[in-house]
Amino acid sequence: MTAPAKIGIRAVTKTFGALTALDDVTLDIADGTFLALVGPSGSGKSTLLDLLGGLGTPTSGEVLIDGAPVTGPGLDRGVVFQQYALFPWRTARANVEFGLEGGPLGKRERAERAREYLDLVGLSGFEDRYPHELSGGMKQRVAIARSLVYDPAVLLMDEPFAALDAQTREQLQDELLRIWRRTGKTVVFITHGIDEAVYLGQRVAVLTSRPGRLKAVVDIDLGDRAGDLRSDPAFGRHRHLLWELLHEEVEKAAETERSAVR
Ligand SMILES: Nc1ncnc2c1ncn2[C@@H]1O[C@H](COP(=O)(O)OP(=O)(O)OP(=O)(O)O)[C@@H](O)[C@H]1O
Repeated sequence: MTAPAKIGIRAVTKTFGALTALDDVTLDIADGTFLALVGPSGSGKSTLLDLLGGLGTPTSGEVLIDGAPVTGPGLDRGVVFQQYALFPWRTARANVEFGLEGGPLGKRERAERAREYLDLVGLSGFEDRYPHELSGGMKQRVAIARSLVYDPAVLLMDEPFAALDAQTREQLQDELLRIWRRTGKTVVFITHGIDEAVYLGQRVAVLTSRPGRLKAVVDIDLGDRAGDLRSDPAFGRHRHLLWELLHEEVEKAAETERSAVR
């Protein structure tokens, strides 16, 4: 018998009143995969991530983790949003420790663990800073450390680097890849950036414009990923394929809007 997929999305439909946000989405995500999720605005990306996080329930179909239905949020899944959502009155270390409170670890062990994860995201020496004393990139590193500290098998990320400048974004992309390789977690990463999807994803899932259906899943094969990946011809080919898939959807969404005002 083969092991169940780490994440199983089975015929998932989600409606909000008369609006269908997701329509019959089925996708298996194998353990340890880095999956990037792209789609036009309003295609249901965040809705899907919420369902994976247990923050919402499908109208029909089901979401499985290790073959068991998701019934709510859990420590097996860490979530990182675009906005840092840090507690302003807590230091970086105390923000990271938050994820451990109520768990089995004592105070000293929690502090030690928090320090270890701040180190993992490159923030050694900044443990006692408050959020207002940190740059945007540093705040997002704290948010990532906070979601990793309780060692979830799955990391759900909703445009986590969208608010950052290009240089910081590229730096954090590399750090995330390093952490992913080191920890072997299953990552689902929403982005609007085709380059970001190709750079990070082993696979890229493309949603259609509303209602969100699964249009394609593109496997990204960039060889040994050495050197300046973004200027590699294989990078360009993947990028172009995704651009075409998305462009069709954006055009379709615009046409629907035009006919709605006619
Ligand atoms: N709680 C809600 N109540 C009503 N409608 C909702 C709710 N959440 C999402 N929607 C609608 O569902 C659709 C999908 O929204 P969602 O935020 O998942 O899309 P998205 O692909 O993440 O968009 P974006 O790229 O703009 O963030 C949208 O039309 C949105 O207005």
